Amino acid sequence: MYRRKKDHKRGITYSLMLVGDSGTGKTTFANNLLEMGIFPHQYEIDAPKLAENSRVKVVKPTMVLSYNSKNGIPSHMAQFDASREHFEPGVTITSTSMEISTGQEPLPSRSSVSSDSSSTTQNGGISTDKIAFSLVKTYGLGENIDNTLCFNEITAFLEQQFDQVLGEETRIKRNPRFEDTRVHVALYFIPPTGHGLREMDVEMMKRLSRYTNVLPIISRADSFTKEELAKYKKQIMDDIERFNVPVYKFEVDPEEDDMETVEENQALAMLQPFAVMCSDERNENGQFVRHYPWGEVKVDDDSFSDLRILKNVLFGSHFQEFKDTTQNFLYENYRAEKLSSVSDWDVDKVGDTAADKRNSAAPSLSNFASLITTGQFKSSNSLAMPPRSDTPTTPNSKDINQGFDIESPALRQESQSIRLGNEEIINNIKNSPRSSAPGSPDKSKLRNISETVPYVLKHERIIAKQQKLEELEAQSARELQKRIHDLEKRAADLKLRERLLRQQHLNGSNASMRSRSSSIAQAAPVQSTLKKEESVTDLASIVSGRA
Ligand SMILES: Nc1nc2c(ncn2[C@@H]2O[C@H](COP(=O)(O)OP(=O)(O)OP(=O)(O)O)[C@@H](O)[C@H]2O)c(=O)[nH]1
Repeated sequence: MYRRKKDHKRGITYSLMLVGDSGTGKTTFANNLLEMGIFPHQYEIDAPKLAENSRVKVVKPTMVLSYNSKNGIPSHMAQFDASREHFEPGVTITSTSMEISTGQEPLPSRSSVSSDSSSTTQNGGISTDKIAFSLVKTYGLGENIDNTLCFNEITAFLEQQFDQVLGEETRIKRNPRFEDTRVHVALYFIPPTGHGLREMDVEMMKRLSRYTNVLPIISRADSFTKEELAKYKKQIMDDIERFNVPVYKFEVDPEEDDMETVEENQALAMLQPFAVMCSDERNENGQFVRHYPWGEVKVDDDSFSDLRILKNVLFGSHFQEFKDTTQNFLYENYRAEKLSSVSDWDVDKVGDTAADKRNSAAPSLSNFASLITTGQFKSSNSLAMPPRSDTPTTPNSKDINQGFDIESPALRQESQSIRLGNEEIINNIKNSPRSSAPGSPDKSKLRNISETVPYVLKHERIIAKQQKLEELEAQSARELQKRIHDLEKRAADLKLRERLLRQQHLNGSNASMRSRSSSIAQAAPVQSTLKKEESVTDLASIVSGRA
């Protein structure tokens, strides 16, 4: 009850990420989505702000969560500076936390059973929902010559959010204030080139898809005619198929889904990728519009833009679906992979000495490995524990059947192997000769797991950070070296020029001396022909001039 109350107080957590090239309209989209001026435009920081939205309350203002740049300044904060123009801007990831009250329009959740549904209350017949919404935005993607830096930074950020949940899940004592910051949906903004996907788009979407539901979005849809847009959409979907980009697809299961859902998903699948048109301008009715020399277009008009439909998908029809896919599919996959990689790495390293270290109570990588080996794990899935449960227990087939759809024989087999694996490890732990008192060894081993996994994750994170720092350091050292080399070259050039000038000057003065002496020598007989009176007059004039 206490937890449900807390959940309600905090609201349903939901996180959306906007990824795409600079200038593809992410800021304008965010402002239209929330119907307020949530972000200023990068090059128009001083532009007048849009009106506030009474339903949206900013809880935490925009913060830089992560960045990687060669000039040491997050691209989000860097003003245009011509002297630094040659530096690659890298990438910046920011997050803005807000609370959205959906008021009289309760979120239609497709999933009937949801732990988050506690956030919906009946308030005098009116249902109110509170969404703890995080809007994550990337800056600088596509502005670099080499965008690998950006890909790595963005995926590392997403991975870190998964790691935090994994670390928290394996703890015996949970942090009641823990915030789940996993990104549920990433909107990838494709520039309106009309030429299908670029290599960068394919690569970025593929990487994002490992951690979140990716929806490709065609930005600035007003750049196309109706036919051009239809063609471009088809091109993009063809490319997605051809390059196997695992974006979110509105698939239907005729046996499971009701008619309404099937029709809805089919219509949405036909519409994909959504093409949006956005604007910061409003008309006298408060609607967002784009003004053209030939007229005005409402951005919510379905005949020109999929913005309204996309809003409904994000905050309505597929809201719970995105959260469920993130938790049950993407995160579960990641968890199994991560835990098995931790065990593999350690088993290889520890080898035969693992047995000696099993008795140690101190949390360490070896403890974790020994626990794995005690259970003689074959499948990495055997480690899967029921999510969000304080005391892990052996799941019986009934529990598993409740959590998964095991209609397909492959899934049934998989769940069977998970169950057997779990039972095996628990039995091994129970029957272990080291068990002095019944019950206690399980606890200590579970504690070992719970303490070791966060430790391993933290350890890996530190190593990754260290690597990143070393890379940055090496990069700046290389740049410094290059600048020193350039400066030395310039100094040498200047010295050479100076020497040349001096030489020239010296040659010039020698030549003039020579010419002067020769001219003096030539002039001497002439002078000697001067009359005595004239020279006297000259001398007299000089003397009078001085006086
Ligand atoms: N024609 C047209 N222009 C748009 C649309 N949406 C945004 N723009 C314009 O495109 C420009 C860039 O939009 P932003 O929203 O700042 O783009 P961004 O992706 O946030 O850019 P960064 O902040 O640099 O990452 C602005 O001048 C917008 O007015 C659209 O749907 N159609």
